Amino acid sequence: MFSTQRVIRLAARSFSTAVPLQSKVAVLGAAGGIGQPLSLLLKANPRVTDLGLYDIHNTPGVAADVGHVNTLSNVAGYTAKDTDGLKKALAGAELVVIPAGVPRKPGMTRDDLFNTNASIVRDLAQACAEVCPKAKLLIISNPVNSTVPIATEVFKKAGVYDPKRIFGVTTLDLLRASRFVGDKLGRIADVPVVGGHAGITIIPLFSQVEGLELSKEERDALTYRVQFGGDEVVKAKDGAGSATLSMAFAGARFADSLLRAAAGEDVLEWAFIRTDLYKSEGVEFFSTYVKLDKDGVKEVLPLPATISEYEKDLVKDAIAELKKSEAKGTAFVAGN
Ligand SMILES: NC(=O)c1ccc[n+]([C@@H]2O[C@H](COP(=O)([O-])OP(=O)(O)OC[C@H]3O[C@@H](n4cnc5c(N)ncnc54)[C@H](O)[C@@H]3O)[C@@H](O)[C@H]2O)c1
Ligand SMILES: O=C(O)C[C@H](O)C(=O)O
Repeated sequence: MFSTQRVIRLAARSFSTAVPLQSKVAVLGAAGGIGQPLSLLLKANPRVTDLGLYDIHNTPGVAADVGHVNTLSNVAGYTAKDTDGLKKALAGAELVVIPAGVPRKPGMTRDDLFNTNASIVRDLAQACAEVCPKAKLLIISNPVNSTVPIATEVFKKAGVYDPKRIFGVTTLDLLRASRFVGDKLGRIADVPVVGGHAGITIIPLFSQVEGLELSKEERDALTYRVQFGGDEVVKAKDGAGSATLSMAFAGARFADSLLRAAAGEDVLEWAFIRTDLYKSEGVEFFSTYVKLDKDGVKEVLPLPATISEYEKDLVKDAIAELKKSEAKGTAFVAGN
């Protein structure tokens, strides 16, 4: 039998254990399929000292429930009915994680969510720009390839934009790539995944995994599975939504990476950020290797020179699609 303390220690073991800073994390969409398990994982992270949970409904229940987990952080839950509920959840936040919005049903693309989620992300980003402009924004709401440009435009309009602090969370693609080759490798290895977060814009770089040898058929099948891993879950859930538990795990990992970087550790992650890497080809947002520090992105690294010809072709195809999604997000905020 595990004692409660041991269970908490085990839950926290996948995170780092030092507790050097006051770190408030706000979760917007905290009562949802991702928001609830993500809030639980953040509560188990000893680096988090305060959790501000916000949703349009049900957040007090989530906060009361998660708040009984015996780590030392404080938890407060607010809804749209509370006076200044959103502002209270955001006040003093170092990180704001945004999984608010509708998920896909079978047969839909992530872009089909644009009409609903674009305005949700715009309005929440506006509140962040007003209340906690220095916070790092972790955007989970789909379509990420458009919602990150949307948040960026909102911050620019508010005069508080810093590209180092706005991230599209693509960590779930990294988990999938790592897990899917795990059986072949007999171990869990990191697999870089670059590009964006929708179908062919998701590019796993299997060429970068030491000791991994794939036939052409295996490579094609694995690449497809990572690119369309989200559809696998949507289909299996059969109308009840998309990935929530694995996404919560992914979001908690990315949040922990930023908190560790804020505490002075050197951290390398992969995230969808603004970069000049493909600007000459008309794309300003791309998921690539990022070194993190206390301010967010310390350095954006290009793709390794050793990626395969196959992967280079995937990048070309992704750029054409990323360009459209980016333009759609930017035009939405501009009102075009
Ligand atoms: N980036 C990724 O890898 C990734 C992975 C999985 C899901 N997603 C996306 O995350 C989003 C959420 O998915 P889910 O399964 O948690 O959906 P969900 O419907 O279970 O939860 C979404 C929550 O957002 C809340 N919400 C809606 N409008 C809001 C607003 N204006 N302010 C605050 N909260 C609001 C809802 O009340 C709900 O509780 C979807 O857009 C989905 O496509 C992204
Ligand atoms: O597939 C989805 O719609 C949700 C998410 O983007 C995922 O990759 O699981």
